Amino acid sequence: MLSYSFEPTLEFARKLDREDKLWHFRHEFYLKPGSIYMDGNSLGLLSKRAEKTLLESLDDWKELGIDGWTQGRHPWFYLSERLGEMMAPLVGASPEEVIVTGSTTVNLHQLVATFYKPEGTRTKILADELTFPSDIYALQSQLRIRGYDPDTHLIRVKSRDGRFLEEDDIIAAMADDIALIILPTVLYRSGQILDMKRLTEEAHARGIFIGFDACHSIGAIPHSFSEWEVDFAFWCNYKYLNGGPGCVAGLYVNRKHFGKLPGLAGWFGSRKDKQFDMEHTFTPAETAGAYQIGTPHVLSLAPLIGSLEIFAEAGIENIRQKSLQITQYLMYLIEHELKDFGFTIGNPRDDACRGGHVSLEHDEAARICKSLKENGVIPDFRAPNIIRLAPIALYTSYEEVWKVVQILKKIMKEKQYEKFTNEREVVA
Ligand SMILES: Cc1ncc(COP(=O)(O)O)c(C=O)c1O
Ligand SMILES: Nc1c(O)cccc1C(=O)C[C@H](N)C(=O)O
Repeated sequence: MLSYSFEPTLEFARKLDREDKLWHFRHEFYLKPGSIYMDGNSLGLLSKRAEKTLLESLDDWKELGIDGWTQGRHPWFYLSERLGEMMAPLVGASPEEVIVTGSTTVNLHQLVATFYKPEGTRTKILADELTFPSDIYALQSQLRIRGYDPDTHLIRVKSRDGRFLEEDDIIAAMADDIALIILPTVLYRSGQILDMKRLTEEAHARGIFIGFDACHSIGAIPHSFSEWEVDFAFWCNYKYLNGGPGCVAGLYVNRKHFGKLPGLAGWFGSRKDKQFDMEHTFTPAETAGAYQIGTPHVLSLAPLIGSLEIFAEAGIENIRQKSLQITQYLMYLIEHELKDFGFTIGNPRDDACRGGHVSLEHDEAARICKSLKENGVIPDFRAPNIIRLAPIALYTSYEEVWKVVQILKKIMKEKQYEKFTNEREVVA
């Protein structure tokens, strides 16, 4: 447990920047002058290294055509595996357990198609009522495909307060009729971290497979998926991992499941040496690579090469440490400067239970976000009342956090938000 001691002055913010071990990484990113980016938990910023590896892949296409698959600087045929290897330390897995493929939602479909094996009275899927909607849509459709009614077969653990989930409630819902559990690692609104180790142990004690949506934890917090024996996980690479909009996603399958036939098979799931035999008998890879489907979007993989180099150099433990400190600093300033303006901090306060963003609640949240944007601060809004603010360890400075709170204070004091409607934008 870290202990923090802050002061509210600009000078103190600058002191924290001088002490920041990750400071030099900030210069690797394209930061817009006059703007403070607090939305890296939704879409991370472009780094120069990510741009470089993307341009190299484009150039390989220009120069090599089809031979880019094997002779490019980052041979495309092995790129999903190579990136899986680079990403494995971020999820606490061995290189063969991770593959970079598909999209978050497609990977969830693949993993449910693979791991959901309804048998006898064990036919239901357990999720929660706070999870990201795409996951719920995917689970509902998977149930329908198997002939089950999602209204009766998708069980959603309730939240007691609309913000958090209680692990005890989730465990209590692990009944004999549950065949599969899908939960978030970090909740997308409140930033709560679920105790993945405990939930995995409890699921396994009842003979249930468990998988996690790690979209809001990958690149922000360390994981130990292999050690905890999590059965599978999936995530996007465009948030904290800065892979770019719609970047190819990730999945992890514990090695004890290697050999399990993919529910959704395709030729990129083949053993590499067999793939071009073009046989109609599928020979799956003996790794997580088996859960690929078709040709990867190479130009959406390429930025990750540069981006993951940065993560390897910075170290996920250092990233987590700064993330905890800078979000704690943000909460401190909010409490110090904004106490008269009706804000509530809606994320857990304990370091062990909170992810990489601060969830600030206010009745006027939608229009406060619009006002922040007008003042050069980029947050995001999640209905009905959340302003998500994510200072990112690799590129946000303490001085920027200080400025954000000063800007917020001015907006509230002058009621600048009143000129906007309190409704979300098309993309909030
Ligand atoms: C927790 C979570 N799950 C799933 C998704 C959906 O991901 P995608 O649109 O990449 O399939 C997102 C983000 O959009 C998310 O935050
Ligand atoms: N995937 C997104 C998109 O295609 C457009 C805008 C935002 C997103 C997001 O990732 C939102 C994000 N998953 C969230 O936590 O709300």
